[in-house]
Amino acid sequence: MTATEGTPRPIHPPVTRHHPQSGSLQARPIRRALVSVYDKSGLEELAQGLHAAGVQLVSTGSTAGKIAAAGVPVTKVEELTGFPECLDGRVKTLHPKVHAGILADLRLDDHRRQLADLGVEPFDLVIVNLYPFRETVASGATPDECVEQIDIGGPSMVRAAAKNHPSVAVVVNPARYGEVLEAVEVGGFGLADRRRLAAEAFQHTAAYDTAVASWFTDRYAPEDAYNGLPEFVGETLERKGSLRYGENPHQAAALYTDGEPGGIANAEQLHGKEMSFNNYVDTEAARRAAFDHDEPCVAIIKHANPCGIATGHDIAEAHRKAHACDPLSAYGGVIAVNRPVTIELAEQVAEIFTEVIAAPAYEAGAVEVLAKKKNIRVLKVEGLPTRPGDVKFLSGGAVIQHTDVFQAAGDDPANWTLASGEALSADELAELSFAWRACRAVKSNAILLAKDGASVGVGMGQVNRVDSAKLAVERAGEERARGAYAASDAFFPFPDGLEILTAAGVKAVVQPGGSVRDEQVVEAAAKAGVTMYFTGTRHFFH
Ligand SMILES: NC(=O)c1ncn([C@@H]2O[C@H](COP(=O)(O)O)[C@@H](O)[C@H]2O)c1NC=O
Repeated sequence: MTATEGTPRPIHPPVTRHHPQSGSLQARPIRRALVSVYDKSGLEELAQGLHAAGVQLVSTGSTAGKIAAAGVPVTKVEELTGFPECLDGRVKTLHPKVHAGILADLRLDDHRRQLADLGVEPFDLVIVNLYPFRETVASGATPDECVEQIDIGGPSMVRAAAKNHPSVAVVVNPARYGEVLEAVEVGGFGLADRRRLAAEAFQHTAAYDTAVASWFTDRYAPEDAYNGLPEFVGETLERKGSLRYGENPHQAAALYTDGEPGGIANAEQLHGKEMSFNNYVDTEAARRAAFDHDEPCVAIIKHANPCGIATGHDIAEAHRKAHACDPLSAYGGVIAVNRPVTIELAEQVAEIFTEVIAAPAYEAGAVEVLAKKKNIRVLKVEGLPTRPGDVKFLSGGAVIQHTDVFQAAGDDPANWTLASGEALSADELAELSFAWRACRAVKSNAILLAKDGASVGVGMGQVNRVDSAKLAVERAGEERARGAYAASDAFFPFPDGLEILTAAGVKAVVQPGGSVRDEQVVEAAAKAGVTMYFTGTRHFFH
């Protein structure tokens, strides 16, 4: 098994790529550093390294305590300001002696003169990381506790240092400490590096403030929401890795994460080639399709549309049934399953050329079986998406809607209306219900024929419902279409689409109803002796 072979390639550039003597412009020696960090990992080694390189350290409360405990001389901020840290840490570094030392543009004689007059020494390096606001919210803390974790002094220092990057280097990420220690050895960071560090710092404070603003909007301005859609939507995405290319080879592409755990973007790749842009998009569609069902379910996707969805007593049976829907199209498909992958399923999948398999877990040995195929990408996807809304970007803005989820009112067969024919038995109704849920995974206009808890014919993405119906029937073939359970994602505007299905001999049809010509459609179903239910709910999917 090649555990990390396919993980996206990180593309954060190191900041110290040039030796100051060998081309780095305007390196600034680091003589004095201000260190104030919540996350104290790597702090002792950093402080020791800076001290060894002759850098004076100034620091806040417990950061200073930890540095001193490591045997490194450190000046407490309070000694510098002559003002005690107070109000439970709400005021520590918010003082002109700190901020003038960070903000003085040392390229300017006048700024240097003013510092001298004021008796303020400049800082060359600012190392800060912020109170864990997002983590505190996620822990279920009380509103007061969350508010207390909004860092004020930290972002002020970070933004000040980033603004003043011609004079100051700013570091917000403990992963950069190694580069800091390299830089002090070679005469400091060059201007290009300080600019890059400043960009990283502003990204850090922007993401932080976005999290705070979103939390405040949701919690304290709900009356400004329209049907639960907030007045302000902020999201920051961080590039997680490069992709070979986008939807087509001439399109550059990269993978981004919102920093929250779970979901496809944060899936762990256990084996296989690098994921492509299209692999990610198809895996997202496959995950959505497979997790629409409570029973063990497998969805096989090509170009975001299903070429097979099925449930089974176990996941291997579900896969056999899903694959049988359209074996030709399943070649090179993307598979998602809603249960742990068993050895039996792994052996079946390894027989078929498959681009991706995504599952919440893998039984012992299953990944090794799949890994016999060099190219299959094996993803472990944990956590279901918690996003309450779908965003579609438009030129100049976006449209945002509540995520389409199954409704008790229209998606539970107990609440359907019998529009024509004989009422179905409980087992038959379960078959029709499977068709209805599976149809939601098909791009509109969608018609899906199912039998025995498996799709047998799918008509997807057509610009009229008649063609979708024809496609579903044709793909099912005469024998499988006869007696099948049919679902339509939206109403039949005319009887013609329905008549394609009844002519093929389907046993029952489920559709939302609501067309002005419902009467004609019902009449056509009744004439053909076909049972038809109305759900009252539509599931377009574009
Ligand atoms: N209020 C201030 O003046 C202030 N100055 C720095 N901080 C934060 O205090 C933390 C470090 O404090 P300590 O060294 O006491 O652990 C850092 O996360 C820093 O971002 C502050 N805290 C909150 O705003």
